[in-house]
Amino acid sequence: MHAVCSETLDMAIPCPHLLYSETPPVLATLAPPPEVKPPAAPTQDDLKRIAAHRAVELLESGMVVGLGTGSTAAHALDRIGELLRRGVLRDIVGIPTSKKTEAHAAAVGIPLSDLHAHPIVDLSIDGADEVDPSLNLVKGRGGSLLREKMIEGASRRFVVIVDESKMVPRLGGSGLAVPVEVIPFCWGHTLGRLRILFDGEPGFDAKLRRAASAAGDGGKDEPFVTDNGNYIVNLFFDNGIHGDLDLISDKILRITGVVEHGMFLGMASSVIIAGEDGVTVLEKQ
Ligand SMILES: O=C[C@H](O)[C@H](O)[C@H](O)COP(=O)(O)O
Repeated sequence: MHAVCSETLDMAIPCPHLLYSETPPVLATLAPPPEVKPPAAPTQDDLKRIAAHRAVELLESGMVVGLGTGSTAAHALDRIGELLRRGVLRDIVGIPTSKKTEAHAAAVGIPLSDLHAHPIVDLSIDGADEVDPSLNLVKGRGGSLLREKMIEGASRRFVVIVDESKMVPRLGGSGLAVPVEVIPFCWGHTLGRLRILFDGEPGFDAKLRRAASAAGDGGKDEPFVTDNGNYIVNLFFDNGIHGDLDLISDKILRITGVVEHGMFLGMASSVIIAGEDGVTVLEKQ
């Protein structure tokens, strides 16, 4: 029998199990340290959400806000809806830039109006397809450029929200489309006039934007139709648009049949860029 280990005895009796053991001590096998995983890199969608939430911080109760279109602006809509539900924001009136945004905003509980009732917008928040170092933008790859330009042009402040992939050294520099909204009537003629305008520009191309057949029958693609019932001609530049952008803008708009183009020149008040290293805010000079 083991002696009682006690410090109340006059003389401490050593615990025999510490002096002798029939079985050799077993060294506990230490578990390998848990693998320390580096934090997962944010996805492009995480970055869009970060930029959108930062922009929504600029909203104040009672404001009229232009609601952009696209996957980045969608995060702003969700956030505004959430803040309205929590009572953090009150009396917001949203002016949607597309039918899709109108439906999304209504679904998350943002009260809506239009430019007719609210000709001055306090703050617009929207994404962009490209941003150049002077904060000029390409927008409209989602087809909403006309309503976006009307509403963002009527805004006291226009805040652009992007992930860092949208930054380009010059507009058109991504090699992706610079959209131009045209009326459907004789659209091929208008497309031809746009081709003539950029004749000689290396790597230039112009194509009608098409959408999958509404019948879903794998048949011939139909022209993409905007919320305004128009078509889109996509312009492509191998090395971006060279020259005076204001002059080029004027020349495009002077073509009869063109309704609007997707270059937003000098319109952005600030651009919030979310990247892997954090958020950068560029303000218009
Ligand atoms: O017509 C679409 C709009 O101009 C969008 O703001 C733009 O295409 C950016 O969209 P996203 O945030 O989905 O990249």
